[in-house]
Amino acid sequence: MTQLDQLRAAMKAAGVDALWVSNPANVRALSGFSSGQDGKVLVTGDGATLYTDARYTVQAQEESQVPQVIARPPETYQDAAQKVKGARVGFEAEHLTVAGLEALREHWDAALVPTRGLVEGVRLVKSPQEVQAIREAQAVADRVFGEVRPMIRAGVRELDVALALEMGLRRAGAEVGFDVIVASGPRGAMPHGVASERVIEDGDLVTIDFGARVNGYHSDMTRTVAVGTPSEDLRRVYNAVLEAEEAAVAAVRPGARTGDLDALARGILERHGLAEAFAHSLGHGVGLNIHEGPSLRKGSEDVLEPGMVVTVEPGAYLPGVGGVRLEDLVLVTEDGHEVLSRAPKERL
Ligand SMILES: CSCC[C@H](N)C(=O)N1CCC[C@H]1C(=O)N[C@@H](C)C(=O)O
Repeated sequence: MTQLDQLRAAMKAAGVDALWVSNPANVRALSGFSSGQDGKVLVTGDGATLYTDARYTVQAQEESQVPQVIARPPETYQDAAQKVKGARVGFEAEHLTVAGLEALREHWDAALVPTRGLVEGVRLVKSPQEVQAIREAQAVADRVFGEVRPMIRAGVRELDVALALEMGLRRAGAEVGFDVIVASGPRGAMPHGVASERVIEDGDLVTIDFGARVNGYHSDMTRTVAVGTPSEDLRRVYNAVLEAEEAAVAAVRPGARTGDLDALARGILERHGLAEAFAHSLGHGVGLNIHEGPSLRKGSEDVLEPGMVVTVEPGAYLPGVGGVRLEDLVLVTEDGHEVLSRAPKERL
């Protein structure tokens, strides 16, 4: 079944005849058009159309796997109006702006129905081509991490580590997937501590979380590295997070409930007295977005299937002291999993 066929089955279950797709990643997923932020897709029972404007005429012809209409609003809505006359048309409640909804109401003789997660649902399981792009993104990130690792030492600014990672990714032909996190010393207590001007000191743990993007697909990996000899306390925290991370990765397999994986890691950290210090979910799916389904969060009932690509990234954050996070990118396979991130983890 193609993604469009799967989507039509989901549309039917949601009670809509057509879907107006405005989430940029969903536009890209359905059409292949890489400037999804400047496009929309209309999916009907027997077709799909990409709407974008004349800046993208050539690009849309080259990339789009569905027929294109080059127009700007209001012509966009007028063209689509003929295709949706009298239909129940879903729109993406989490992405269409209020102004966008008003424009659809003004131009269409159709019942507009809010929907959630229809295209996201068909994006959960990656095709072999999607897995390949993620694999390549992670391979670039692993290589660049290996090149940059020697410069992570006392006297170097976090920003310079981030810059070296970014340059390495760009030189390798990849994009920078998201703002590079380099959180050293006490800044390690910030899970999203993007690189600052702080100068790394002897005895610091330094958390580095970064990813590449290849053909629109992301990688995601975190390593916490030691500079000099961190305190006994920090090493204890590091080893607790390592134990939680390795146990959760080992439990990744088809049929596993993501809430159970989160509970497994959380339980280990709790036994080390770090339950309160684990301030976020265990992980998330990765693809055209850095954060997508399935969610490996507390209580989640999502179930892993072969072809899903997820992160496993427990952490412990101690305000005023520092923090640790270890993250691997993991492909769910028919009989278990494959860890895509290969950069070595330190043993402290
Ligand atoms: C800004 S992208 C951050 C990528 C990173 N690997 C990541 O996903 N992180 C860093 C710490 C927490 C985790 C995160 O943001 N998780 C989300 C899904 C959550 O809500 O827990």
